[in-house]
Amino acid sequence: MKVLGLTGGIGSGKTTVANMFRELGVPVYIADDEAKKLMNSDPEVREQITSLFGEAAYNNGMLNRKLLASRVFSDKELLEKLNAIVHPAVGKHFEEWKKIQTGVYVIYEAAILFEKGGYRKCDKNLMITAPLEVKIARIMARDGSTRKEIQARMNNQWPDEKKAKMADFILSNIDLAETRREVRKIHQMMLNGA
Ligand SMILES: CC(C)(COP(=O)(O)OP(=O)(O)OC[C@H]1O[C@@H](n2cnc3c(N)ncnc32)[C@H](O)[C@@H]1O)[C@@H](O)C(=O)NCCC(=O)NCCS
Ligand SMILES: Nc1ncnc2c1ncn2[C@@H]1O[C@H](COP(=O)(O)OP(=O)(O)OP(=O)(O)O)[C@@H](O)[C@H]1O
Repeated sequence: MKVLGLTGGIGSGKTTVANMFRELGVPVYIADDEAKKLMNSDPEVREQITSLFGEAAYNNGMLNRKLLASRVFSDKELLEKLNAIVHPAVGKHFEEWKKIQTGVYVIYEAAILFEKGGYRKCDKNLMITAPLEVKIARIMARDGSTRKEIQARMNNQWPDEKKAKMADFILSNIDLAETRREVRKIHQMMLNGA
């Protein structure tokens, strides 16, 4: 079964696009979400996170996302340590998930697909783009993050120009109807063996 990697910077619209593929019947794996589930449920992962961040990493048994975000996105070394705990667990979990899917291809959605080499495991890669100010405005409206918090995450991601060189498909997500049309085209190409 083929894998279409789906990526894009914060606020580009990865999840929105992933959901359009899902509506077309494509199985979708959202790495951000699965990572957080594993950080809550996998005892080994929990133990490593607690030893890295202390007991405050969990609040009433649930991952303290705010605390971790405030620490890691301003400290590259700490982020790398967290990545090194979470990414292998997600990679393993994805392989197991893929085994039980049916269809021509599945989608693996991840924010740092190129940065962390995950794209090598994908047959094709799709990058979602949007203008910088549009991305910032979307995230501020979605979850009340500040410009500074969003910028801190962006600083840990490659610029679009660098990622664009490595992508098989690039989708500019501005107008939703247009995005949906592009999704259909890419879906058809994947079904035709792209
Ligand atoms: C620090 C955490 C707990 C904050 O959780 P929160 O719910 O606020 O954010 P969420 O995980 O949904 O990510 C939202 C966006 O932040 C950016 N982001 C998240 N992780 C990273 C990272 N490791 N490097 C760069 N940007 C990142 C992406 O644009 C992502 O789409 C979480 O982001 C995390 O554990 N990140 C490290 C592990 C990781 O890489 N997870 C993502 C995929 S495997
Ligand atoms: N074309 C669009 N027009 C208007 N709003 C959009 C468009 N695409 C996405 N959005 C909105 O922008 C916000 C961010 O989109 P989405 O969550 O899909 O991005 P993301 O790339 O997955 O974000 P993150 O990097 O934080 O995981 C959401 O509230 C979504 O509804």
